[in-house]
Amino acid sequence: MKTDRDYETDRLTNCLARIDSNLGAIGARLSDYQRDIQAAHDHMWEARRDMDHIDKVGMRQSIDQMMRSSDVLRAQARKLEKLRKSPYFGRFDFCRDDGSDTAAYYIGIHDFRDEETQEPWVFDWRAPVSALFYDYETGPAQYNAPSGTIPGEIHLKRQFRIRDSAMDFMLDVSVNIVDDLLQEELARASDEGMKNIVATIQRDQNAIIRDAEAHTLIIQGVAGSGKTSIALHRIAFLLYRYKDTLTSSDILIISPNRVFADYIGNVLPELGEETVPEIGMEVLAAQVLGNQTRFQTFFEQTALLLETDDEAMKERIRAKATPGFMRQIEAYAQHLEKTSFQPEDIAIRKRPLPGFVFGNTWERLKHLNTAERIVATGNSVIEQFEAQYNFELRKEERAVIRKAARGMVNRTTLRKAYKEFFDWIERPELLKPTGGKLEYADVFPLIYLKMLTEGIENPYSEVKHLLVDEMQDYTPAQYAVLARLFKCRKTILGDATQSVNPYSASTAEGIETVLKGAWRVTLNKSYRSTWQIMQFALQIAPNPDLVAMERHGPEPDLQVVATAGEATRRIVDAVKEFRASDHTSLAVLAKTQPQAKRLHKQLTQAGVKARLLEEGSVGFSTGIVICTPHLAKGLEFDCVVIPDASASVFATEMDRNLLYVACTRAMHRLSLISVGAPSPFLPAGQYADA
Ligand SMILES: Nc1ncnc2c1ncn2[C@@H]1O[C@H](COP(=O)(O)OP(=O)(O)OP(=O)(O)O)[C@@H](O)[C@H]1O
Repeated sequence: MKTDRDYETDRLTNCLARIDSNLGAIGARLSDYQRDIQAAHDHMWEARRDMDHIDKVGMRQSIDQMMRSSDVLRAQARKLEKLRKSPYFGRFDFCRDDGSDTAAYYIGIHDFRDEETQEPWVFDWRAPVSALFYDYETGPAQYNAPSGTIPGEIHLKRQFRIRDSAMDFMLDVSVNIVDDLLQEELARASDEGMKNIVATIQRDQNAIIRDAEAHTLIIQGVAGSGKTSIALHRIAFLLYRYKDTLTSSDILIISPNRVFADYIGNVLPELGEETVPEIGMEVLAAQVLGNQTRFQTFFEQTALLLETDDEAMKERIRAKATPGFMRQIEAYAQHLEKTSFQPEDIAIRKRPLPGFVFGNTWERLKHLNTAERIVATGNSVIEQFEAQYNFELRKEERAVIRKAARGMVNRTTLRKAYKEFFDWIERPELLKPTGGKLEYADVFPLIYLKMLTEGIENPYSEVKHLLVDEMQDYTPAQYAVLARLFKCRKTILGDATQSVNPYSASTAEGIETVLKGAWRVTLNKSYRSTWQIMQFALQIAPNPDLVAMERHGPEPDLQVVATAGEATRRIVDAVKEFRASDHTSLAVLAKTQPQAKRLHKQLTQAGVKARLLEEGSVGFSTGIVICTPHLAKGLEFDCVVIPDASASVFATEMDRNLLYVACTRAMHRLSLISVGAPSPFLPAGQYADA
């Protein structure tokens, strides 16, 4: 008798055969197109003297059309090649309440419908019906189809792992088994970049991925809760749902650095979508300011905070990160607006042109940026004057009016206005006089002031969906600027406890006050780290709501040593242990960049080949890396070593956050070394003394 396994093996074989046959048909059509395109080119060349312009245009259009069709076919072939390796990962049998027969739905990364028979072999995981797979176990279930809600019952739910066209295993699903699969996924060693999670998306995650209602969605999620993964799957979902109006180039990701951008760059192509454009806040600021203003970067600001315990600097950053500060900028902009124009009476051809005509016109054209507004005011006053006296002005008379309008504008430079703002609020000490280079904390308030007073050319008006990761690191002023630049839909995600600069950190609630009408969701389950690592990290930054994944591994170990030399030897031991394991990535996370640099030198001398990540580094890689928690934010590694977790290194609240971020980068193994007494933030315990 045929077992379920036999049935599924046969189906897989048949499905692969159909994919091959469809690939063959596409190949044949592509060859036909190629031949026809070549023939058309040859014909155009041979008959070039006999063809008139219209013939040539017609011929070129037909060649272009064939090339476009070939591109579509090639994209289809790429999808099928991908499906060939692993056509589906799940199945459910659903019987609709309307009495139709039970149908088996197989879920994979893409749809696959046989060209010849039109039989649907695989449903895309983003199709409306596929939501059933993620949202229900067996029993009553319903999904939202374009035609309305479809109720019914799921009779069977099955998971597969198909690799290289062969079935590794299949499992009929009960709640626990889903967990088993998830456990297996999470226990794997890290990959070259972030991986897709389509086969094991959890219910609460699915709700966020498939949400198409929220204009602005804020995801507050604990470390390792899958925020970044979900945000990328959400993009893939939106690209599928709105395929006629949304393409990957309509989306923009604001990410913390190039290494992170590269790390997440895999996911969308793995899901069969194009990579999405990505920029950092600094690039965005430079573009909006027209590359004319030099400023400190966020990384430099954080580094300086760590290296110099400068109270005045902290106060400057803190004051500019409040919603109140933004209100002050808005009030100041209004004040500037009121005094921006001094109307005067003039006369043209002995006829009076009163100042209020200029004043009212200037007021009416508020929506334009300053340069446009000056020109438009002059032009409009000319029109009004001509209409009133019913004659046309001469060229030089028009020039007089334009010049007068220009002269009535109270001009000041943006930088000067920004400087005077601090006098106006009677806090001149909040602006540090630096030789032309602005502090990072001033960059977005300055842009905001520019937007409110001069207006800007918006380079991002075409973006249709904005994704902001690591939301906790951006201030209300940054959100105010983003809100004005991006009127489109937004997905904003982060974790308030992972701020690398507590003096300018934002919470989801704080962001909501700037991005009005946003929806907020919270994710409390953490997937990345083992239970033991998470419990350890929770003692550094307690969070009673965090639910750790029940995946067990070795306890984090903290070794207390007496000298820096001994610490280096322990790191070398950890590296040896890593090399002997089947883990693929290890990060040594020093608190500051100079410490990381020194360590890199010491480890190189000790024969350890490691990559040092710095502010401008590009490209994520596995193997051994040395960097800071700031740069490691958002990334994950099989093993993490914290080379000096002593009280002298991790002492302040800012350090506590960094230590938490560092520990929560570890998936399987966490080792800490302390030169002297361990940081008070670490769990008290029996530590191995040197
Ligand atoms: N449903 C899931 N199935 C399999 N793996 C998952 C799932 N959800 C999350 N993960 C894994 O958990 C890890 C953490 O995910 P991700 O980096 O997206 O979390 P995050 O919330 O952005 O983390 P952090 O804020 O700490 O940087 C990744 O390895 C991801 O693949």
